[in-house]
Amino acid sequence: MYIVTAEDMYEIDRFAIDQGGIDGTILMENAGQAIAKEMMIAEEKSCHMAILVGSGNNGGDGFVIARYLKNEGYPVKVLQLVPNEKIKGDAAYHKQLLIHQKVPIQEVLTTDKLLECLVNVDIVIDAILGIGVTGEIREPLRGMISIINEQNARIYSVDIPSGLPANENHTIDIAIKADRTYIVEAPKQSLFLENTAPYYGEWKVIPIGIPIEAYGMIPKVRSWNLKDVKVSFPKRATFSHKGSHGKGLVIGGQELMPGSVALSSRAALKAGAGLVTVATMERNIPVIANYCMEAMYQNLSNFGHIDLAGFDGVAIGMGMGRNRTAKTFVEDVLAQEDVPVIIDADGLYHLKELLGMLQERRSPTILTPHYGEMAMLTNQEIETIKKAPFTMAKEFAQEHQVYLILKGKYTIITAPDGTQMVNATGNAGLAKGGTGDVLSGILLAFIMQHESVLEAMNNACFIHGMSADLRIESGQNTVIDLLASDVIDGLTNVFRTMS
Ligand SMILES: NC(=O)C1=CN([C@@H]2O[C@H](COP(=O)(O)OP(=O)(O)OC[C@H]3O[C@@H](n4cnc5c(N)ncnc54)[C@H](O)[C@@H]3O)[C@@H](O)[C@H]2O)[C@@H](O)CC1
Ligand SMILES: Nc1ncnc2c1ncn2[C@@H]1O[C@H](COP(=O)(O)OP(=O)(O)O)[C@@H](O)[C@H]1O
Ligand SMILES: [K+]
Repeated sequence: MYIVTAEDMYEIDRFAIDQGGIDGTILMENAGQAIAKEMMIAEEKSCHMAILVGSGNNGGDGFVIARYLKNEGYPVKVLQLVPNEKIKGDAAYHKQLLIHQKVPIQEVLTTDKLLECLVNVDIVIDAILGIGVTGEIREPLRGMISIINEQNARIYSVDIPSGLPANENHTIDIAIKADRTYIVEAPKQSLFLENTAPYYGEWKVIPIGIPIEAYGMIPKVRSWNLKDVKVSFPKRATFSHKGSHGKGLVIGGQELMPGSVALSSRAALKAGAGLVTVATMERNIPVIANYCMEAMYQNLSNFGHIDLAGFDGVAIGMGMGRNRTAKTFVEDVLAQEDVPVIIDADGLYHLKELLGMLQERRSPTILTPHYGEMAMLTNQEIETIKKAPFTMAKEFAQEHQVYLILKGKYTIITAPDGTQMVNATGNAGLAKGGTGDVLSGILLAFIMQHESVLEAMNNACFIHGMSADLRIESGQNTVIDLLASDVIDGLTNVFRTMS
Protein backbone atom coordinates (compact mmCIF):
# COMPACT_ATOMS: atom_id res chain seq x y z
CA MET A 1 0.00 0.00 0.00
CA TYR A 2 1.50 3.32 -1.12
CA ILE A 3 1.14 6.54 0.84
CA VAL A 4 0.69 9.62 -1.29
CA THR A 5 0.52 13.39 -1.35
CA ALA A 6 -2.28 15.11 -3.26
CA GLU A 7 0.18 15.81 -6.10
CA ASP A 8 1.21 12.13 -6.22
CA MET A 9 -2.45 11.15 -6.42
CA TYR A 10 -3.15 13.48 -9.34
CA GLU A 11 -0.08 12.11 -11.12
CA ILE A 12 -1.23 8.54 -10.57
CA ASP A 13 -4.72 9.40 -11.87
CA ARG A 14 -3.21 11.10 -14.89
CA PHE A 15 -1.10 8.04 -15.66
CA ALA A 16 -4.13 5.76 -15.40
CA ILE A 17 -6.08 8.03 -17.75
CA ASP A 18 -3.35 8.98 -20.27
CA GLN A 19 -1.22 5.82 -20.35
CA GLY A 20 -3.70 3.26 -19.06
CA GLY A 21 -6.54 4.54 -21.24
CA ILE A 22 -9.01 4.39 -18.35
CA ASP A 23 -11.52 7.19 -18.55
CA GLY A 24 -11.82 9.43 -15.48
CA THR A 25 -15.55 8.66 -15.33
CA ILE A 26 -14.69 4.96 -14.93
CA LEU A 27 -12.34 5.68 -12.02
CA MET A 28 -15.11 7.71 -10.44
CA GLU A 29 -17.61 4.91 -11.08
CA ASN A 30 -15.22 2.39 -9.48
CA ALA A 31 -14.67 4.59 -6.42
CA GLY A 32 -18.35 5.38 -5.88
CA GLN A 33 -19.55 1.86 -6.55
CA ALA A 34 -17.04 0.29 -4.15
CA ILE A 35 -17.82 2.80 -1.42
CA ALA A 36 -21.58 2.29 -1.87
CA LYS A 37 -21.05 -1.47 -1.48
CA GLU A 38 -19.15 -0.89 1.75
CA MET A 39 -22.03 1.26 2.99
CA MET A 40 -24.54 -1.46 2.12
CA ILE A 41 -22.61 -3.95 4.25
CA ALA A 42 -22.33 -1.48 7.12
CA GLU A 43 -25.84 -0.03 7.19
CA GLU A 44 -29.46 -1.22 7.30
CA LYS A 45 -31.88 -0.17 4.57
CA SER A 46 -33.96 1.64 7.16
CA CYS A 47 -31.18 4.25 7.65
CA HIS A 48 -31.88 7.72 6.33
CA MET A 49 -28.87 8.89 4.42
CA ALA A 50 -27.95 12.34 3.15
CA ILE A 51 -25.24 12.52 0.53
CA LEU A 52 -23.60 15.93 0.60
CA VAL A 53 -21.79 16.83 -2.61
CA GLY A 54 -19.41 19.65 -3.44
CA SER A 55 -18.13 21.07 -6.71
CA GLY A 56 -15.18 18.79 -7.51
CA ASN A 57 -14.57 15.14 -8.27
CA ASN A 58 -15.12 14.25 -4.63
CA GLY A 59 -18.70 15.38 -5.20
CA GLY A 60 -18.67 13.21 -8.34
CA ASP A 61 -17.93 10.17 -6.18
CA GLY A 62 -20.94 11.24 -4.09
CA PHE A 63 -23.28 11.17 -7.14
CA VAL A 64 -22.14 7.62 -7.94
CA ILE A 65 -22.64 6.48 -4.34
CA ALA A 66 -26.15 7.95 -4.40
CA ARG A 67 -27.02 6.05 -7.59
CA TYR A 68 -26.00 2.68 -6.17
CA LEU A 69 -27.61 3.19 -2.78
CA LYS A 70 -30.84 4.37 -4.34
CA ASN A 71 -30.85 1.36 -6.66
CA GLU A 72 -30.63 -0.93 -3.63
CA GLY A 73 -33.62 0.77 -2.04
CA TYR A 74 -31.87 2.94 0.55
CA PRO A 75 -33.77 6.16 1.36
CA VAL A 76 -31.14 8.65 0.21
CA LYS A 77 -31.34 12.35 -0.40
CA VAL A 78 -28.71 14.14 -2.41
CA LEU A 79 -27.84 17.63 -1.19
CA GLN A 80 -25.71 19.63 -3.59
CA LEU A 81 -23.95 22.32 -1.57
CA VAL A 82 -22.84 24.38 -4.58
CA PRO A 83 -24.79 25.98 -7.48
CA ASN A 84 -25.52 23.84 -10.55
CA GLU A 85 -23.06 25.66 -12.80
CA LYS A 86 -20.15 24.56 -10.58
CA ILE A 87 -20.66 20.89 -11.33
CA LYS A 88 -18.42 20.09 -14.28
CA GLY A 89 -16.52 17.34 -16.07
CA ASP A 90 -16.72 13.78 -14.74
CA ALA A 91 -18.89 14.89 -11.82
CA ALA A 92 -21.41 16.46 -14.22
CA TYR A 93 -21.50 13.19 -16.19
CA HIS A 94 -22.39 11.20 -13.07
CA LYS A 95 -24.87 13.82 -11.94
CA GLN A 96 -26.63 13.35 -15.26
CA LEU A 97 -26.83 9.57 -14.72
CA LEU A 98 -28.49 10.22 -11.40
CA ILE A 99 -30.97 12.59 -13.00
CA HIS A 100 -31.79 9.91 -15.63
CA GLN A 101 -32.59 7.62 -12.73
CA LYS A 102 -35.03 10.22 -11.42
CA VAL A 103 -33.15 10.75 -8.19
CA PRO A 104 -33.94 14.26 -6.93
CA ILE A 105 -30.94 16.51 -6.27
CA GLN A 106 -31.56 19.45 -3.95
CA GLU A 107 -29.45 22.57 -4.24
CA VAL A 108 -28.66 23.62 -0.67
CA LEU A 109 -26.73 26.87 -0.57
CA THR A 110 -27.23 28.18 2.96
CA THR A 111 -26.50 26.79 6.41
CA ASP A 112 -30.14 27.31 7.46
CA LYS A 113 -31.39 25.22 4.56
CA LEU A 114 -28.80 22.55 5.33
CA LEU A 115 -29.92 22.39 8.95
CA GLU A 116 -33.52 21.82 7.80
CA CYS A 117 -32.44 19.07 5.42
CA LEU A 118 -30.47 17.22 8.06
CA VAL A 119 -33.41 16.71 10.41
CA ASN A 120 -34.01 12.95 10.90
CA VAL A 121 -30.90 12.01 8.92
CA ASP A 122 -29.06 9.02 10.45
CA ILE A 123 -26.05 9.06 8.18
CA VAL A 124 -24.22 11.86 6.41
CA ILE A 125 -22.04 10.88 3.48
CA ASP A 126 -19.46 13.61 3.12
CA ALA A 127 -18.46 14.10 -0.53
CA ILE A 128 -18.01 17.85 -0.19
CA LEU A 129 -14.28 18.40 -0.60
CA GLY A 130 -11.51 15.96 -1.50
CA ILE A 131 -7.81 16.36 -2.02
CA GLY A 132 -8.33 19.45 -4.16
CA VAL A 133 -8.94 21.73 -1.18
CA THR A 134 -6.74 24.82 -1.04
CA GLY A 135 -6.43 27.65 1.45
CA GLU A 136 -8.98 28.61 4.08
CA ILE A 137 -12.36 26.98 3.72
CA ARG A 138 -14.70 29.55 2.23
CA GLU A 139 -18.29 30.31 3.20
CA PRO A 140 -20.84 28.88 3.01
CA LEU A 141 -18.97 25.53 3.21
CA ARG A 142 -17.15 26.69 6.30
CA GLY A 143 -20.37 27.18 8.29
CA MET A 144 -21.84 24.01 6.79
CA ILE A 145 -18.91 21.85 7.97
CA SER A 146 -19.32 23.27 11.43
CA ILE A 147 -23.05 22.42 11.44
CA ILE A 148 -22.46 18.90 10.11
CA ASN A 149 -19.98 18.21 12.92
CA GLU A 150 -22.63 19.22 15.48
CA GLN A 151 -25.23 16.72 14.21
CA ASN A 152 -25.87 13.40 15.91
CA ALA A 153 -25.76 11.60 12.57
CA ARG A 154 -22.89 9.24 11.81
CA ILE A 155 -20.52 10.75 9.27
CA TYR A 156 -18.86 8.75 6.50
CA SER A 157 -16.31 10.72 4.51
CA VAL A 158 -15.35 9.96 0.94
CA ASP A 159 -11.56 9.89 0.37
CA ILE A 160 -10.71 12.45 3.07
CA PRO A 161 -12.73 14.31 5.70
CA SER A 162 -13.77 17.49 3.88
CA GLY A 163 -11.55 20.46 4.63
CA LEU A 164 -8.64 18.37 5.88
CA PRO A 165 -5.38 18.79 3.95
CA ALA A 166 -4.04 15.65 2.25
CA ASN A 167 -0.41 16.61 2.73
CA GLU A 168 1.71 17.11 5.82
CA ASN A 169 2.92 20.55 6.85
CA HIS A 170 -0.45 22.26 6.37
CA THR A 171 -2.48 23.97 9.02
CA ILE A 172 -5.90 22.50 9.72
CA ASP A 173 -8.54 25.14 9.22
CA ILE A 174 -11.91 23.47 9.72
CA ALA A 175 -12.71 19.92 8.71
CA ILE A 176 -15.34 17.23 8.99
CA LYS A 177 -14.82 14.91 11.93
CA ALA A 178 -15.66 11.60 10.33
CA ASP A 179 -16.69 8.41 12.07
CA ARG A 180 -15.29 6.49 9.13
CA THR A 181 -13.43 7.42 5.96
CA TYR A 182 -13.37 5.43 2.74
CA ILE A 183 -10.02 6.42 1.31
CA VAL A 184 -9.92 6.39 -2.48
CA GLU A 185 -7.08 4.21 -3.83
CA ALA A 186 -4.19 5.26 -1.53
CA PRO A 187 -3.85 6.77 1.95
CA LYS A 188 -2.78 10.38 2.03
CA GLN A 189 -0.01 11.66 4.34
CA SER A 190 -2.43 13.34 6.75
CA LEU A 191 -3.75 9.91 7.78
CA PHE A 192 -0.48 9.31 9.66
CA LEU A 193 -0.07 12.59 11.56
CA GLU A 194 -1.08 12.96 15.17
CA ASN A 195 -3.05 16.18 14.59
CA THR A 196 -4.92 15.12 11.46
CA ALA A 197 -5.37 11.35 11.88
CA PRO A 198 -8.29 11.66 14.36
CA TYR A 199 -10.44 13.42 11.74
CA TYR A 200 -10.52 10.23 9.67
CA GLY A 201 -12.14 8.05 12.34
CA GLU A 202 -11.96 4.40 11.30
CA TRP A 203 -10.68 4.04 7.75
CA LYS A 204 -10.55 1.69 4.85
CA VAL A 205 -8.71 1.98 1.55
CA ILE A 206 -10.85 1.42 -1.55
CA PRO A 207 -8.92 0.34 -4.68
CA ILE A 208 -10.33 1.85 -7.88
CA GLY A 209 -8.46 -0.04 -10.61
CA ILE A 210 -5.39 2.15 -11.07
CA PRO A 211 -2.64 0.15 -12.85
CA ILE A 212 0.27 -0.63 -10.51
CA GLU A 213 2.70 0.91 -13.05
CA ALA A 214 1.22 4.31 -12.17
CA TYR A 215 3.02 4.17 -8.83
CA GLY A 216 6.34 4.12 -10.65
CA MET A 217 5.76 7.82 -11.26
CA ILE A 218 5.93 8.92 -7.62
CA PRO A 219 8.46 8.81 -4.74
CA LYS A 220 8.19 5.53 -2.92
CA VAL A 221 6.45 5.70 0.44
CA ARG A 222 4.84 2.44 1.35
CA SER A 223 3.36 0.70 4.35
CA TRP A 224 5.02 -2.56 5.34
CA ASN A 225 2.68 -5.46 5.90
CA LEU A 226 2.69 -9.05 7.09
CA LYS A 227 3.07 -10.36 3.55
CA ASP A 228 6.25 -8.28 3.14
CA VAL A 229 7.59 -9.63 6.43
CA LYS A 230 6.94 -13.22 5.41
CA VAL A 231 8.71 -12.77 2.09
CA SER A 232 11.77 -11.03 3.51
CA PHE A 233 12.21 -12.79 6.85
CA PRO A 234 15.35 -14.98 6.76
CA LYS A 235 14.91 -18.74 7.20
CA ARG A 236 16.99 -20.36 9.95
CA ALA A 237 19.18 -22.97 8.28
CA THR A 238 19.07 -26.48 9.71
CA PHE A 239 22.87 -26.73 9.84
CA SER A 240 23.38 -23.24 11.23
CA HIS A 241 25.40 -22.58 14.37
CA LYS A 242 25.45 -19.69 16.81
CA GLY A 243 28.02 -17.88 14.69
CA SER A 244 25.64 -17.92 11.72
CA HIS A 245 23.13 -15.70 13.51
CA GLY A 246 25.31 -12.77 14.38
CA LYS A 247 27.46 -11.68 17.26
CA GLY A 248 25.97 -8.53 18.72
CA LEU A 249 27.14 -6.01 21.27
CA VAL A 250 24.79 -3.97 23.46
CA ILE A 251 26.40 -0.93 25.11
CA GLY A 252 24.66 1.11 27.81
CA GLY A 253 22.97 0.85 31.17
CA GLN A 254 24.43 3.27 33.66
CA GLU A 255 24.09 2.56 37.37
CA LEU A 256 20.48 3.64 37.76
CA MET A 257 19.22 2.17 34.48
CA PRO A 258 20.26 -1.49 34.26
CA GLY A 259 16.84 -2.50 32.91
CA SER A 260 17.38 -0.82 29.56
CA VAL A 261 20.24 -3.01 28.35
CA ALA A 262 18.71 -6.04 30.05
CA LEU A 263 15.66 -5.58 27.84
CA SER A 264 17.69 -4.90 24.69
CA SER A 265 19.96 -7.91 25.11
CA ARG A 266 17.16 -10.29 25.97
CA ALA A 267 15.12 -8.98 23.04
CA ALA A 268 18.09 -9.49 20.70
CA LEU A 269 18.49 -13.11 21.81
CA LYS A 270 14.76 -13.80 21.66
CA ALA A 271 14.74 -12.27 18.16
CA GLY A 272 17.26 -14.85 17.04
CA ALA A 273 20.74 -13.31 17.56
CA GLY A 274 23.43 -16.01 17.90
CA LEU A 275 25.54 -14.38 20.59
CA VAL A 276 25.01 -11.21 22.58
CA THR A 277 27.54 -9.41 24.74
CA VAL A 278 26.48 -6.62 27.08
CA ALA A 279 28.99 -3.89 27.84
CA THR A 280 27.79 -2.13 30.98
CA MET A 281 28.76 -0.92 34.45
CA GLU A 282 30.34 -3.62 36.56
CA ARG A 283 27.85 -3.20 39.38
CA ASN A 284 24.95 -3.81 37.01
CA ILE A 285 26.22 -7.05 35.60
CA PRO A 286 24.74 -9.40 38.25
CA VAL A 287 21.36 -7.68 38.01
CA ILE A 288 21.24 -7.87 34.23
CA ALA A 289 22.62 -11.41 34.11
CA ASN A 290 19.77 -12.47 36.36
CA TYR A 291 17.31 -11.46 33.63
CA CYS A 292 19.44 -12.43 30.67
CA MET A 293 21.74 -15.27 31.61
CA GLU A 294 22.36 -16.28 27.99
CA ALA A 295 24.31 -13.07 27.33
CA MET A 296 28.02 -12.45 28.00
CA TYR A 297 29.29 -9.38 29.78
CA GLN A 298 32.00 -6.75 29.48
CA ASN A 299 32.90 -4.28 32.16
CA LEU A 300 32.25 -0.67 31.16
CA SER A 301 33.23 0.94 34.45
CA ASN A 302 36.46 2.24 33.01
CA PHE A 303 35.31 4.48 30.24
CA GLY A 304 37.49 4.32 27.20
CA HIS A 305 37.76 2.21 24.11
CA ILE A 306 35.66 -0.82 23.19
CA ASP A 307 37.06 -3.00 20.45
CA LEU A 308 34.29 -3.85 18.01
CA ALA A 309 36.37 -6.32 16.01
CA GLY A 310 34.51 -9.62 15.74
CA PHE A 311 31.06 -8.10 16.30
CA ASP A 312 28.50 -8.10 13.49
CA GLY A 313 26.41 -5.31 14.98
CA VAL A 314 26.29 -2.86 17.87
CA ALA A 315 23.41 -1.17 19.68
CA ILE A 316 24.50 1.72 21.86
CA GLY A 317 22.83 4.29 24.09
CA MET A 318 20.03 2.56 26.00
CA GLY A 319 20.09 3.80 29.60
CA MET A 320 23.59 5.08 28.98
CA GLY A 321 23.26 8.37 30.81
CA ARG A 322 24.22 11.81 29.68
CA ASN A 323 27.57 12.42 31.27
CA ARG A 324 30.51 13.43 29.11
CA THR A 325 32.33 10.12 29.49
CA ALA A 326 29.40 8.25 27.96
CA LYS A 327 29.81 10.45 24.92
CA THR A 328 33.35 9.15 24.38
CA PHE A 329 31.91 5.69 23.83
CA VAL A 330 29.52 6.89 21.16
CA GLU A 331 32.39 8.69 19.45
CA ASP A 332 34.62 5.64 19.75
CA VAL A 333 31.97 3.33 18.27
CA LEU A 334 31.18 5.68 15.38
CA ALA A 335 34.86 5.92 14.52
CA GLN A 336 35.07 2.15 14.04
CA GLU A 337 33.54 2.29 10.62
CA ASP A 338 33.19 -1.34 9.68
CA VAL A 339 30.42 -2.44 12.03
CA PRO A 340 26.74 -1.52 11.65
CA VAL A 341 25.65 0.61 14.59
CA ILE A 342 22.23 1.28 16.09
CA ILE A 343 22.06 4.43 18.20
CA ASP A 344 19.15 4.87 20.59
CA ALA A 345 18.08 6.92 23.61
CA ASP A 346 20.99 8.65 25.42
CA GLY A 347 23.25 7.66 22.54
CA LEU A 348 21.21 10.06 20.39
CA TYR A 349 21.72 12.80 22.95
CA HIS A 350 25.48 12.40 22.62
CA LEU A 351 25.25 12.04 18.85
CA LYS A 352 23.94 15.59 18.61
CA GLU A 353 27.53 16.84 18.91
CA LEU A 354 28.90 14.12 16.64
CA LEU A 355 26.62 14.43 13.60
CA GLY A 356 29.58 15.36 11.42
CA MET A 357 30.98 11.83 11.82
CA LEU A 358 27.97 10.15 10.24
CA GLN A 359 28.63 10.79 6.56
CA GLU A 360 32.14 9.35 6.90
CA ARG A 361 30.99 5.93 8.08
CA ARG A 362 31.34 2.99 5.72
CA SER A 363 28.85 0.73 7.52
CA PRO A 364 25.18 1.45 8.11
CA THR A 365 24.23 3.74 10.98
CA ILE A 366 20.69 3.34 12.26
CA LEU A 367 19.13 5.99 14.48
CA THR A 368 15.92 5.30 16.41
CA PRO A 369 14.58 8.61 17.75
CA HIS A 370 11.09 9.20 19.04
CA TYR A 371 9.60 12.61 18.20
CA GLY A 372 11.24 14.32 21.18
CA GLU A 373 14.66 12.96 20.28
CA MET A 374 14.14 13.91 16.63
CA ALA A 375 13.32 17.47 17.71
CA MET A 376 16.51 17.52 19.78
CA LEU A 377 18.63 16.23 16.87
CA THR A 378 17.23 18.75 14.40
CA ASN A 379 16.90 21.78 16.72
CA GLN A 380 13.19 21.93 16.02
CA GLU A 381 10.09 22.05 18.19
CA ILE A 382 8.34 18.68 18.63
CA GLU A 383 5.24 20.23 17.03
CA THR A 384 7.25 21.03 13.89
CA ILE A 385 8.32 17.39 13.59
CA LYS A 386 4.76 16.19 14.19
CA LYS A 387 3.47 18.44 11.45
CA ALA A 388 5.91 17.24 8.78
CA PRO A 389 7.47 13.96 9.88
CA PHE A 390 7.90 12.55 6.36
CA THR A 391 9.87 15.56 5.16
CA MET A 392 11.88 16.01 8.36
CA ALA A 393 12.88 12.34 8.44
CA LYS A 394 13.78 12.26 4.77
CA GLU A 395 15.88 15.43 4.90
CA PHE A 396 17.78 14.22 7.95
CA ALA A 397 18.44 10.73 6.57
CA GLN A 398 19.63 12.09 3.25
CA GLU A 399 21.77 14.83 4.75
CA HIS A 400 23.57 12.56 7.22
CA GLN A 401 23.37 9.36 5.16
CA VAL A 402 21.75 7.36 7.96
CA TYR A 403 18.89 4.95 8.31
CA LEU A 404 16.27 6.58 10.49
CA ILE A 405 13.42 5.10 12.49
CA LEU A 406 11.13 7.89 13.67
CA LYS A 407 9.10 6.13 16.35
CA GLY A 408 5.49 6.82 17.17
CA LYS A 409 1.97 5.49 16.69
CA TYR A 410 2.93 5.27 13.04
CA THR A 411 6.65 4.74 12.73
CA ILE A 412 8.35 6.24 9.69
CA ILE A 413 11.39 4.31 8.46
CA THR A 414 13.73 6.13 6.07
CA ALA A 415 16.78 4.93 4.13
CA PRO A 416 19.70 7.22 3.25
CA ASP A 417 18.40 7.45 -0.34
CA GLY A 418 15.06 8.82 0.93
CA THR A 419 12.97 5.66 0.46
CA GLN A 420 10.33 5.59 3.19
CA MET A 421 8.16 2.96 4.82
CA VAL A 422 5.45 3.30 7.42
CA ASN A 423 4.83 0.75 10.12
CA ALA A 424 1.33 0.68 11.54
CA THR A 425 1.54 -2.24 13.97
CA GLY A 426 1.59 -1.59 17.71
CA ASN A 427 -0.81 -0.06 20.16
CA ALA A 428 -0.97 2.38 23.05
CA GLY A 429 0.30 -0.34 25.40
CA LEU A 430 3.73 0.38 23.91
CA ALA A 431 3.63 3.95 25.23
CA LYS A 432 5.63 2.92 28.25
CA GLY A 433 9.29 2.96 29.31
CA GLY A 434 11.44 0.16 27.97
CA THR A 435 9.59 -0.66 24.77
CA GLY A 436 12.13 1.31 22.71
CA ASP A 437 14.94 -0.71 24.32
CA VAL A 438 13.18 -3.86 23.17
CA LEU A 439 12.96 -2.48 19.63
CA SER A 440 16.72 -1.78 19.65
CA GLY A 441 17.41 -5.38 20.66
CA ILE A 442 15.17 -6.80 17.92
CA LEU A 443 16.82 -4.45 15.43
CA LEU A 444 20.27 -5.60 16.47
CA ALA A 445 19.32 -9.24 15.89
CA PHE A 446 17.73 -8.45 12.52
CA ILE A 447 20.46 -6.25 11.00
CA MET A 448 22.87 -9.12 11.63
CA GLN A 449 20.63 -11.57 9.80
CA HIS A 450 19.06 -9.68 6.90
CA GLU A 451 20.88 -8.84 3.68
CA SER A 452 19.01 -5.54 3.42
CA VAL A 453 19.20 -3.05 6.29
CA LEU A 454 15.90 -1.48 5.24
CA GLU A 455 14.13 -4.83 5.36
CA ALA A 456 15.69 -5.55 8.75
CA MET A 457 14.34 -2.25 10.08
CA ASN A 458 10.91 -2.75 8.55
CA ASN A 459 10.65 -6.25 9.95
CA ALA A 460 11.90 -5.21 13.40
CA CYS A 461 9.32 -2.42 13.68
CA PHE A 462 6.54 -4.61 12.33
CA ILE A 463 7.30 -7.54 14.61
CA HIS A 464 7.80 -5.35 17.70
CA GLY A 465 4.35 -3.84 17.15
CA MET A 466 2.78 -7.14 16.17
CA SER A 467 4.01 -8.76 19.36
CA ALA A 468 2.28 -6.02 21.35
CA ASP A 469 -0.88 -6.39 19.26
CA LEU A 470 -1.02 -10.17 19.73
CA ARG A 471 -0.57 -9.80 23.50
CA ILE A 472 -3.68 -7.60 23.57
CA GLU A 473 -5.74 -9.58 21.04
CA SER A 474 -5.06 -12.86 22.84
CA GLY A 475 -6.10 -11.36 26.17
CA GLN A 476 -2.69 -11.95 27.79
CA ASN A 477 -2.40 -8.21 28.40
CA THR A 478 -4.37 -5.01 28.09
CA VAL A 479 -3.01 -1.72 26.78
CA ILE A 480 -2.74 -0.66 30.41
CA ASP A 481 -0.67 -3.47 31.88
CA LEU A 482 1.49 -4.40 28.87
CA LEU A 483 5.17 -4.27 29.82
CA ALA A 484 8.24 -4.08 27.62
CA SER A 485 9.18 -7.55 28.85
CA ASP A 486 5.77 -8.85 27.69
CA VAL A 487 6.65 -7.65 24.19
CA ILE A 488 9.78 -9.80 24.34
CA ASP A 489 7.80 -12.82 25.56
CA GLY A 490 5.25 -12.20 22.81
CA LEU A 491 7.86 -12.70 20.09
CA THR A 492 7.23 -16.46 20.24
CA ASN A 493 3.69 -16.00 18.98
CA VAL A 494 4.87 -13.69 16.22
CA PHE A 495 7.54 -16.10 14.98
CA ARG A 496 5.00 -18.93 14.99
CA THR A 497 3.10 -17.09 12.26
CA MET A 498 6.26 -16.66 10.15
CA SER A 499 6.64 -20.25 8.96
N1 LIG B 1 -9.69 10.82 -11.72
C1 LIG B 1 -9.67 11.39 -10.55
O1 LIG B 1 -9.03 12.41 -10.37
C2 LIG B 1 -10.45 10.78 -9.45
C3 LIG B 1 -10.76 11.57 -8.35
N2 LIG B 1 -11.51 11.12 -7.37
C4 LIG B 1 -12.04 12.02 -6.34
O2 LIG B 1 -11.76 13.34 -6.68
C5 LIG B 1 -11.26 14.05 -5.57
C6 LIG B 1 -10.37 15.15 -6.04
O3 LIG B 1 -11.13 15.91 -6.96
P1 LIG B 1 -10.87 17.47 -7.25
O4 LIG B 1 -9.49 17.64 -7.71
O5 LIG B 1 -11.96 17.90 -8.13
O6 LIG B 1 -10.94 18.14 -5.82
P2 LIG B 1 -12.17 18.34 -4.81
O7 LIG B 1 -13.23 17.34 -5.00
O8 LIG B 1 -11.53 18.45 -3.48
O9 LIG B 1 -12.77 19.73 -5.23
C7 LIG B 1 -11.99 20.88 -5.42
C8 LIG B 1 -12.92 22.06 -5.54
O10 LIG B 1 -13.38 22.40 -4.25
C9 LIG B 1 -13.46 23.80 -4.12
N3 LIG B 1 -12.55 24.25 -3.05
C10 LIG B 1 -11.22 24.03 -2.94
N4 LIG B 1 -10.71 24.61 -1.84
C11 LIG B 1 -11.76 25.21 -1.24
C12 LIG B 1 -11.88 26.00 -0.06
N5 LIG B 1 -10.82 26.29 0.70
N6 LIG B 1 -13.09 26.45 0.30
C13 LIG B 1 -14.17 26.17 -0.46
N7 LIG B 1 -14.13 25.45 -1.59
C14 LIG B 1 -12.94 24.97 -1.99
C15 LIG B 1 -13.06 24.41 -5.43
O11 LIG B 1 -14.20 24.68 -6.17
C16 LIG B 1 -12.25 23.31 -6.08
O12 LIG B 1 -12.28 23.36 -7.46
C17 LIG B 1 -10.58 13.02 -4.71
O13 LIG B 1 -10.52 13.42 -3.38
C18 LIG B 1 -11.46 11.81 -4.96
O14 LIG B 1 -12.54 11.81 -4.05
C19 LIG B 1 -12.16 9.84 -7.51
O15 LIG B 1 -13.37 10.10 -8.18
C20 LIG B 1 -11.40 8.85 -8.31
C21 LIG B 1 -10.90 9.38 -9.59
N1 LIG C 1 0.53 4.86 21.00
C1 LIG C 1 1.38 4.01 20.40
N2 LIG C 1 0.95 3.18 19.44
C2 LIG C 1 1.81 2.34 18.81
N3 LIG C 1 3.13 2.25 19.12
C3 LIG C 1 3.62 3.05 20.06
C4 LIG C 1 2.78 3.98 20.75
N4 LIG C 1 3.55 4.65 21.65
C5 LIG C 1 4.79 4.18 21.53
N5 LIG C 1 4.86 3.21 20.58
C6 LIG C 1 6.07 2.47 20.17
O1 LIG C 1 6.79 2.09 21.36
C7 LIG C 1 8.19 2.35 21.23
C8 LIG C 1 8.60 3.40 22.27
O2 LIG C 1 9.94 3.74 22.13
P1 LIG C 1 10.65 4.81 23.09
O3 LIG C 1 9.79 6.03 23.19
O4 LIG C 1 12.04 4.96 22.65
O5 LIG C 1 10.60 4.05 24.50
P2 LIG C 1 11.70 3.88 25.65
O6 LIG C 1 12.83 4.81 25.36
O7 LIG C 1 11.00 4.23 26.90
O8 LIG C 1 12.10 2.46 25.61
C9 LIG C 1 8.39 2.76 19.77
O9 LIG C 1 8.68 1.62 19.00
C10 LIG C 1 7.03 3.35 19.37
O10 LIG C 1 6.78 3.25 17.99
K1 LIG D 1 -14.75 14.29 1.52
